[in-house]
Amino acid sequence: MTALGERIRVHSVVVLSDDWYLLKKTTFDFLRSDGTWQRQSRETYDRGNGATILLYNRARKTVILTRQFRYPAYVNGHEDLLLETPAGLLDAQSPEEAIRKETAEETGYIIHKVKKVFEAFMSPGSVTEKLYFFAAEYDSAARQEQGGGVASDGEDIETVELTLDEALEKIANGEIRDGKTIMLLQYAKLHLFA
Ligand SMILES: Nc1nc2c(ncn2[C@@H]2O[C@H](COP(=O)(O)OP(=O)(O)O[C@H]3O[C@H](CO)[C@@H](O)[C@H](O)[C@@H]3O)[C@@H](O)[C@H]2O)c(=O)[nH]1
Ligand SMILES: [Mg+2]
Repeated sequence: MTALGERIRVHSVVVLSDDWYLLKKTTFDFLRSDGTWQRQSRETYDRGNGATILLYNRARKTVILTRQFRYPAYVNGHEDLLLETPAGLLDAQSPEEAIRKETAEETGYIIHKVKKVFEAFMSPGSVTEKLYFFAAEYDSAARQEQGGGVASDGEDIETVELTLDEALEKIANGEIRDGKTIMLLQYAKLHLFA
């Protein structure tokens, strides 16, 4: 089988928008599985990579989520704040460094030992981002900062503690509609609280 890189010949790259993040349109020829070359154009939205984490307490069977306003979800019909696992973009940090910093910023919990559980492309047809998923145990003594996010960046983040069963019920009834959060809660049900 031909290496994938040999099946792609980039023809042109046009930057459509370079404001907060980067939107490009790339035209390329792709070698189809039947041996013919086909010209295609694809837009890619590049906001870098990100990390997210499930904070869980095994003894109490609880998890920590955040609640915040997400304009893209609101404009697509979600008329409520979004319940999510803490998450952030990596910027120049490693995934582990980034998730510790985001967790402190968003929830106030200071965590040290994190376990990487998987990596995933969350919207591979259009968004380049790869998300790194972690889990870490917390207890109430780990909440050493206020959390809430960076107000000057527009963040206004509430921290919510739920039992795993309450969180799973919110997936079923539609109150939790964020992909990364659903993935981590199901991971917890399968592997952390089994
Ligand atoms: N001015 C401006 N600010 C923006 C824009 N888009 C995002 N921001 C701000 O940029 C910051 C990004 O915050 P992070 O905590 O680093 O990222 P995140 O938005 O929580 O992203 C996480 O969740 C996403 C949604 O699930 C994930 O896609 C991503 O990987 C990451 O895990 C936030 O303050 C947000 O308000 C924009 O277009 N303009
Ligand atoms: Mg965030």
